[in-house]
Formats: sequence, structure tokens, C-alpha cells
Amino acid sequence: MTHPYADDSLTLHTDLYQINMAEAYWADGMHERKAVFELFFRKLPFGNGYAIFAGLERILEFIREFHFTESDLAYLKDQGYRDDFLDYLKDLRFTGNIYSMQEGELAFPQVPLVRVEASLIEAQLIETALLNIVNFQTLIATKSSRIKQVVKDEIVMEFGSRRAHEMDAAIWGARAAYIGGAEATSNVRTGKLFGIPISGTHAHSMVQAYKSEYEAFHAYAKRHRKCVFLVDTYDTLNIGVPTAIQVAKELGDKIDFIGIRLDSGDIAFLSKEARRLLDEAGFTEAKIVVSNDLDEYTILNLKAQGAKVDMWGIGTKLITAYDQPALGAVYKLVSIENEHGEMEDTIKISSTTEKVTTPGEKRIYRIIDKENGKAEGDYITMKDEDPNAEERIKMFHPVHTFVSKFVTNFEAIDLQHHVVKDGEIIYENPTLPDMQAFAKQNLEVLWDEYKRSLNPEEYPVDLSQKCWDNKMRNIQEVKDMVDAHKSSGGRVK
Ligand SMILES: Nc1ncnc2c1ncn2[C@@H]1O[C@H](COP(=O)(O)OP(=O)(O)OP(=O)(O)O)[C@@H](O)[C@H]1O
Ligand SMILES: O=P(O)(O)OC[C@H]1O[C@H](OP(=O)(O)OP(=O)(O)O)[C@H](O)[C@@H]1O
Ligand SMILES: O=C(O)c1cccnc1
Repeated sequence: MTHPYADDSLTLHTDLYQINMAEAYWADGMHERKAVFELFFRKLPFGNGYAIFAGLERILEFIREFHFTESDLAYLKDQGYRDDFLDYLKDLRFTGNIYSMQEGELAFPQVPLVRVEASLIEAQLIETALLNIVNFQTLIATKSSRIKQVVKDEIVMEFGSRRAHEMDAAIWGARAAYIGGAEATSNVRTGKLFGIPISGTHAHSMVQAYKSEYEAFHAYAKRHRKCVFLVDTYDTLNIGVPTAIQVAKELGDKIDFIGIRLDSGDIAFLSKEARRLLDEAGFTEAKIVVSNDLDEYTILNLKAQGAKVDMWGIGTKLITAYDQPALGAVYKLVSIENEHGEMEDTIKISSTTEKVTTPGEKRIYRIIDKENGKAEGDYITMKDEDPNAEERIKMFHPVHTFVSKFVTNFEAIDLQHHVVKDGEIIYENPTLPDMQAFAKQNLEVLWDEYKRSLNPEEYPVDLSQKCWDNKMRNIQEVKDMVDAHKSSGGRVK
């Protein structure tokens, strides 16, 4: 199918209800009221102890391009939207402010990753895209980091393009996997777009096409100096590895014999035997690459079995976040301008305690113990609080309030950066290697108990006293409103 709209934009990459709400705000003259939304998730994925934030670069790209094109407006007209509203949309651009964590930052439940302060209509219309971007990219960066925690010093290569949920997911997922700790991707376009190292071996089809491993390895080596030969097409130990060794010996210095790849069978047994054969032949530096439905669980198990692996090629289970396909991040209104031009808190009540939002304009700090450089927890305050001006802070568990602690001798690091100012992008994206290094450096401030892959400790995300009191006041106000409503016989004025 050819693309029917030359000017197609991502602005309609939204849920219908956003446009319907936008129309109502506009018709009622509420659309320009200032609103504050926070984007956060409630539960860490994969049972992990932390998440790695990713997605900012694409958010900024989306914001820069945000406008309704001719064909977007024509389509909306076909859907029945009225001309006066469409005329308004024609000139609409994002003119608000966005504060965000940097990509590679550690993220925890309830901590806003992104804060949008904009006119109600603008903030509402970007919700779906922001969630779509952050939910996916943060999930994959986290899965990658989790895998890297298990792999440790060996190399992780992202091999998932063929199994990703279509093309966008392949490239943005490979990028997120890189931020989380994967050293390279097999996706060439990702390398071109983002400056990430690309790497690859060859497939069984090449051996099948040349009919023998000997012919295939020679053919590959004729055009490629760096060689990793895939040795499991017919019989790994009897034909594959010995043929790789033979070709490497025949070609000597003409190639860099990087090593071999195993893609089936018992990886623990085969890698140990292949290591022995390579070492006996004098190729002690040759690497063993493995692939085949790997994830952190299999890798951990293979390591426990003493598998001799130098590089892990990981596809399906990384790029699709196989064991948890969604992060569940949400975008919630926490404050809105009233008819008198004052900002007012808003709250969403739920019978599930974790789902009750924390109202008001807030700030997010990571509390670092000055003595040991480790994180004590994240600290959510009201916007006019400055924890760095305090000698001692009291941190409250947001749900189990009996859990609280006093912290002294700390530094409070503001996690949100001003990235869009009055519609203008003021943030320069770091390079991808810098983002990866940033993620690694962030993990160093976490105690090991939050980093283990099985049953990690829960990292503290606490509220300031003021934030807690404000939340309670808002809950009480809603309760009073519900009681008044009930006692009026359920009538709405
Ligand atoms: N020693 C091992 N211990 C635990 N899991 C292993 C071990 N060796 C391989 N695995 C994993 O077991 C699974 C084996 O899958 P499967 O049986 O489909 O592979 P295969 O039949 O050897 O290869 P393929 O079907 O791809 O040709 C893979 O996920 C692989 O990573
Ligand atoms: O297993 P993954 O983690 O997804 O890694 C990518 C897989 O892609 C290739 O296989 P291919 O597409 O040839 O399919 P295969 O599973 O039959 O080998 C490669 O040989 C890996 O096995
Ligand atoms: O380069 C490889 O070996 C590779 C790339 C993608 C998928 N499977 C293997």
C-alpha cells in the first residue's frame, strides 16, 4: 500500500478521547488554563528492583513536530469535527514546558519521569504519544539492564529486529537496549540513526547456500576481515568447530578470527567442548558467541553450569520484553488553574491505595548519602520545598506511613531537567554512549540489594511531610464532597 498522505504527521498518533476532551475544553474556553500532568509507573517490570528511563529523545522530536497537517485536519473533518474547532487546531503548537529525567536515569514506582506544564489542551493532546514512547523504551532499557546485570563483564548483542513488534519498535527498542547496557545491535539502521555499534555474524542460510561450512566460511572470509563462524548447521563438535579451526588456520593473518557462534543444542556442554577444541588448536583468544532464545534466567543458569561464553546474542526475549510486555506508565493531572487564575490541586481517588494520585505541583529528588555516595531513596516534595536547605529530612513511605526515617548529611539531586521551555527545546541530547555510561554510573549509587534479579529489596520512594499532609488534605476534601453529595440525596446541582 502506498502512503496516501504526503504530509502525514504523528499528531494524530493519539487516542480519540484526547481530541474529544480537547474540543470540550476549547468550546468551554478552558483550553488555555495551565495544567500540570505527571507521567509515572506504579510497579516495576520483571520483578526488577529498578527501571532505566528511556524515551526523551523521541518525545522531544514529537514535541518539535507537533502540529495538525492539512490531511490531519481533513481527516478530522470527515469524522465530523466542526470547522471552528479545526481552524483553532490548525495553528496549535506545543508552547508549554516539559521537565524530564535524562535517559539512562534510574526510575522507581510513583516517581514522575516526565512533568508537563502547559495549557490544558496541549498537555492533554500529547498524552498518548508520551506514554507510548516512554512505556516501550523504558521497558526495553530496563530489560536490557537486567540482562546486563546477569551477564556482567561479557558482551551483550541485541539481535531482535526480526521479532520486534514492527519496524519502529526494532530501532527504538535496540536504542533503548543499548542505553540499558547492550554493547551492540545487529540492526544497521539503528547504528546509522543513533551512532550505536553494530555487529553480526552470519546465518545458517549461508552455510546451506554454499552447501558446506568449509565453503561458506571461506566465502565469508574472502570479503570480511573479522570472522565469527556459525558452527551448528550440521554437527557442532564433529564438523562445525573443526571446520572453523581449519579455515582459521588456513587463512592465518589474512583474517581476524574472532571466534564461533552456537545457536542450538545444549549451550553449556557445547560451549565447554568448543572452548576445549579452540584452546587445543591454539585459538585461546577466540570468542564463543551464543544465541537461541536467551534471557536473563537462561543466562544465569548457563553460567551456573559453567558455560564458556564470551558474547551473548539476545533477540526475541529482549526486544519484546517477553515476560512482561507492558510497563503500565500513566499520565495524571495533578494541578490545574481555576477560573481565578490560581493553581489548584487535583486528585484521583481509588480503592487501591497505590492508585490514589499524589496531588499538587511537586519536585523529585534523589537523596544521596554524602558519606558513602549511595542513594537513600527518592524524595517527592511540594514545589516550594528545598531539601538541600534542610539539615535533616523525614521521609515517609507513601502507603505504609508507619515506615519513615530521618536522613542527615545528604545531597538532594533534582531528577527532572527543564527540556522544553515555552515550546522551545532547550535540551541537547547526549550521545548514546554517554547515555549508556550515565545509566551505568547511576547503578553505582544503588546498593546491591536493589540490583539483584531475584526478589530485590524495595527501593524507598518517600514523600515529604508537606507533600504527605497535602495529599491527606486533598483526600479529606474529596471525602467531604462525597459525604455532602450523599447527604443531599445524590442530587447533582
Ligand atoms: N544447558 C542449558 N541449560 C539450560 N537451557 C539451555 C541450555 N542449553 C540451551 N538452553 C536453552 O534451551 C532452549 C532450547 O531450545 P530449543 O530446544 O528450541 O533449541 P534447539 O532445539 O537446541 O535449537 P533450535 O530449535 O533453535 O534449532 C533455548 O532457550 C536455549 O537457550
Ligand atoms: O533466539 P533469539 O534470542 O530471538 O535471537 C535471535 C535468533 O535469530 C536467529 O535465528 P533465526 O531467525 O534463524 O531462527 P531460529 O530460532 O530458527 O534459529 C538467530 O540465530 C537467533 O537464534
Ligand atoms: O549476527 C547474527 O549472528 C544475528 C543477527 C540477528 C539475529 N540472529 C543472529
